Amino acid sequence: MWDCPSFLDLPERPEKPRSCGLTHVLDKGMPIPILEAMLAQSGHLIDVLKIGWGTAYLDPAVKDRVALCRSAGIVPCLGGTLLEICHAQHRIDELVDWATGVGVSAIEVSNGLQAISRSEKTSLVNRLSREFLVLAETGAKDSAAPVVVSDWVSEMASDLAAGAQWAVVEGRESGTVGLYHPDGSLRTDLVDAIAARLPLERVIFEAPRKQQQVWLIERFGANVNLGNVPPDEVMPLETLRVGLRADTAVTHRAVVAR
Ligand SMILES: O=C(O)[C@H](CS(=O)(=O)O)OP(=O)(O)O
Repeated sequence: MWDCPSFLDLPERPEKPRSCGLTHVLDKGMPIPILEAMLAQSGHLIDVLKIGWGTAYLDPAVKDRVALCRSAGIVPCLGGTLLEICHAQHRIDELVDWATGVGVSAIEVSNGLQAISRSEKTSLVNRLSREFLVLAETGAKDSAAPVVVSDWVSEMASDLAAGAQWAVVEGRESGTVGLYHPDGSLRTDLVDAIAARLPLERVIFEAPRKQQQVWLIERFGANVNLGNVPPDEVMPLETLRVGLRADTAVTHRAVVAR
């Protein structure tokens, strides 16, 4: 166990397992030795590891990937696209059996491809949350899809009511859709509406880019839940959360501006 120094005055971060301040990582199928090394160094900073898209389905090492996460106290989660394809092909029962067999404990229920109705999504969340932790994502993967703030917030609220543990705000790996304008800047009206209507400890904002992480940390503090964090950005993100990087050092009063 890492014995972190404690002589600096920094914002408090809860220990894992924690109910806020989550770091959710997007794993695109990194080689197992790299995952092992990454978890040895920064596993204590990671709460959820999403095995992105359908990579889990193709990965001969998926059981090892899942087992490594579990032994590091990290929730291994299947990507939402896999769930959406299983739904389209009427293979949800098969997905459940297979996910249980490989030891996955969480499934993302998303509608990025926009082929699932609201009522079908609610039923999926309801059903899957009896056996898995469900991360229910709102938002389309198509940047041309309109973002209607009131619809987003009500979909997120109904996903939580249907049994989702967390409501995930779509930002993709790119950080250019859903929560973000095509230039990567935030849709602040959406953020404001989410903050006004939903419990923030149950919301994960996908924030793959540094500037997006900074914006959300400055708006909500060190313990905002952030998702789709690239694996090699876990430690840098933690420095942003606690003000050990120039971008947030003044906000967190790690240095007092003159
Ligand atoms: O929805 C997501 O955030 C991810 C990554 S991306 O949107 O496809 O870039 O997809 P998922 O299928 O949930 O892994």
